[in-house]
Amino acid sequence: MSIAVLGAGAFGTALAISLAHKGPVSLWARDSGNMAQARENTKRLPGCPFPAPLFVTEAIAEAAKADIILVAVPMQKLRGFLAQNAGFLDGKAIVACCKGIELETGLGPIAVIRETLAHAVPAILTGPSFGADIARGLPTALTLACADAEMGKTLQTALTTENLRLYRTTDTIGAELGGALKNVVAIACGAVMGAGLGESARAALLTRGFAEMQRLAKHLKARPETLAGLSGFGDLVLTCTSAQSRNYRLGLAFGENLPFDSTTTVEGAATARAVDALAREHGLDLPITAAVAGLIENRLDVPSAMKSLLTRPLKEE
Ligand SMILES: NC(=O)C1=CN([C@@H]2O[C@H](COP(=O)(O)OP(=O)(O)OC[C@H]3O[C@@H](n4cnc5c(N)ncnc54)[C@H](OP(=O)(O)O)[C@@H]3O)[C@@H](O)[C@H]2O)C=CC1
Ligand SMILES: O=C(CO)COP(=O)(O)O
Repeated sequence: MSIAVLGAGAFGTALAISLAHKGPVSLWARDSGNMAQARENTKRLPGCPFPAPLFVTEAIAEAAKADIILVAVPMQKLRGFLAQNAGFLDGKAIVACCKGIELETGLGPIAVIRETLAHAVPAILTGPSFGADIARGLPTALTLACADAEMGKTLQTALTTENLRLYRTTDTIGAELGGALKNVVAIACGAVMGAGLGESARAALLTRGFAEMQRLAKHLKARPETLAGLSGFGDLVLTCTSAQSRNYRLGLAFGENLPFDSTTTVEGAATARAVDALAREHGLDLPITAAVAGLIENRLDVPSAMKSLLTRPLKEE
């Protein structure tokens, strides 16, 4: 089956590189710069050469002829991108590669695909993996979630590569919640580390953050085992412990009181605000998410956010 990746950021480029080691792949960019000549994405993923079967294009009509379409644009851009290109994309298998919750609607990627492309088969690819690791051929394992079980199997086979091992599930809600929420917890973990509060505090936040993820997921009818898998716990551990993560680095900057480049893709920032609103709407207690939303909206600084967490009433674990 032919494959195209739409969106040539770090993740889209890395996926295209890995997939191109087993067959032809189109990589669409709205501005491909010198990628086709340099055979490298010098802006987003420097030092990772393109295999010969990777074809760079700015013609979305061409790329969208593929059977399987991976969409790797940031979450808050997904709806606009799909709506603008619905004529090319509707009816296809659309695999969202983004992690987040839409700020305006509180929806995840699967619902956004359903709302914009009525006849598409939506899926999501998510889990612990830095683009640079995938592109360098290092071993990674991700979750492929698709409510259509047969299509899920087809996608799992088509998108597994030598260094990208895919597990599949039909629980799309669990998969997208895990990927979205781990970024919020990673901001919190970065903040405590940046503020010098120590690794014990980070372990506590990671664990209580996981409890929040499970609480929201249960409320939204996700399966617990999905949250415990690669797309939830797996990605939480990676993102909360590595300075390769942009979400974690934003947290570090909060903790150190340093500026952060606002053009960097940090999905947890909008997602914290979206999930905080969702929690209030559903009457759920998600204190770490609320604290991160407070940091993002400049209502709290790290010491006051920590105080808000540590002075909560004592309760059973
Ligand atoms: N980087 C990583 O290691 C991983 C990232 N992800 C997820 O992948 C998603 C994308 O992240 P990532 O690739 O890292 O982000 P980057 O910041 O590296 O790149 C974002 C890409 O999206 C493109 N883009 C932005 N807005 C639009 C739009 N409206 N229409 C078309 N293209 C657009 C940008 O184009 P332009 O260059 O022209 O601005 C750029 O190529 C995120 O949800 C992230 O959480 C998941 C796993 C790993
Ligand atoms: O999702 C990722 C790792 O699985 C990438 O994390 P960041 O978006 O925080 O860089």
